[in-house]
Amino acid sequence: MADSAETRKLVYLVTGGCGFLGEHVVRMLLQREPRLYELRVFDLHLGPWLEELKTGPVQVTAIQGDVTQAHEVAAAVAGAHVVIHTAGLVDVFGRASPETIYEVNVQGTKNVIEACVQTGTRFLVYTSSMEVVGPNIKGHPFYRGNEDTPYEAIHRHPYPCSKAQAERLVLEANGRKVHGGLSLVTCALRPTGIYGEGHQIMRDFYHQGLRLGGRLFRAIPASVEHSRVYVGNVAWMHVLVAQELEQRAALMGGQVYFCYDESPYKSYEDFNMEFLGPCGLRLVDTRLLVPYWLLMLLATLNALLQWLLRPLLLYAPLLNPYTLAVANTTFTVSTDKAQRHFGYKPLFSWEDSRTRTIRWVQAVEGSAP
Ligand SMILES: NC(=O)C1=CN([C@@H]2O[C@H](COP(=O)(O)OP(=O)(O)OC[C@H]3O[C@@H](n4cnc5c(N)ncnc54)[C@H](O)[C@@H]3O)[C@@H](O)[C@H]2O)C=CC1
Ligand SMILES: CC(C)[C@@H](O)CC[C@@H](C)[C@H]1CC[C@H]2[C@@H]3[C@H](O)CC4=CC(=O)CC[C@]4(C)[C@H]3CC[C@]12C
Repeated sequence: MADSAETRKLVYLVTGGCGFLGEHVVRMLLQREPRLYELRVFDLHLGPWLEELKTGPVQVTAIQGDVTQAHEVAAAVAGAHVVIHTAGLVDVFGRASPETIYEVNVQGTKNVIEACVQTGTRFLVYTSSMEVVGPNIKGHPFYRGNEDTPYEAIHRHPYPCSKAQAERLVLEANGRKVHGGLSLVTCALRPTGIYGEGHQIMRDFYHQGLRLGGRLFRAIPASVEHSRVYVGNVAWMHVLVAQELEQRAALMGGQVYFCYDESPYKSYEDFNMEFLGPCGLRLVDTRLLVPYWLLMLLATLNALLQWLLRPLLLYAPLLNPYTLAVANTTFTVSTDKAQRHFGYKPLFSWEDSRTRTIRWVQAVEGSAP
């Protein structure tokens, strides 16, 4: 579409716009939403890279704010046509308290919904998570499941519980009258494990491997498969949903969609090696030496250490009882609901996603942990 002033009339707000996914959503909007007049980037921690975005035709407004503060959210939402709500506390490592996780992920989402209702913003896209579904506390596998697959979604950990509560709030808000008398249209996207440029956990694995002499130790059998999705395709799905939500409100309103692409089903560790292997690391199979019961013991000791050290320092290793359980439970998605409902097709092929991620990890090498 031609870039002309009269086409540029929409105001978007991206909460968490400086996060791993949020930054990709911000950049994708600037590249793929020709109607954009103003892009508001709302985050607790603003990134310096935002400055470089202010030279283009779109007004980029950086807003340092906290989603737990209703008045800050309302001020940021007022006048926006679309809100893409990615802000959240993604913590499965015990860094934040359950109360804080709830405050950000649930109360923060309530604040976004109420701000839309009070100010008259009609379209809300929420970044939910596969974790809303599973793996559940019983360790049941979710094998090539879709949005309609029956599954006992029971959780205890604060993170999946908070994401499930927030998603439910967003879906229940669909159809509420907003200021001005029109209806709120909401939907929730459920990414599986996101990877790509900026993924902190991938960076942590890479630095761990460098510290261990170029080796990473396999903890999980290769047979335990996970779905993973490239961050660029997750960002693209967010943008496409936001663009289609008005025209297809009756079909898409109140719906959930898994985020998916052509990334192969592999164990979490084997998938990471698609990027870490070409960067010089190798995965050593130590499961004969370290049986699963010993891994459980180590994970439990990590949790105990974290609790004992908390008054002195934050000890938050990758291995804890929850991460081990999730890593050790198959969770794969096979669906085309997003394509059927709003014509989604991945923007990045598996080969392109892999190449981009490898290049990023190689660039990380120069950045000390
Ligand atoms: N990383 C993953 O594999 C997956 C992530 N998700 C969801 O995607 C969303 C984004 O996740 P990531 O980009 O991975 O995490 P991230 O931690 O990189 O980004 C989250 C952003 O939210 C901001 N934020 C946190 N608390 C805030 C508050 N109180 N007020 C305002 N901003 C706040 C952070 O500063 C950060 O920039 C989250 O909602 C997460 O639950 C869903 C599935 C998978
Ligand atoms: C130490 C080993 C057992 C190692 O294999 C642990 C890997 C572990 C850190 C990851 C395995 C599965 C990941 C989670 C999964 O991708 C689902 C997620 C969805 C989200 O919404 C946020 C991230 C995460 C919880 C993700 C976190 C890292 C893992 C637990």
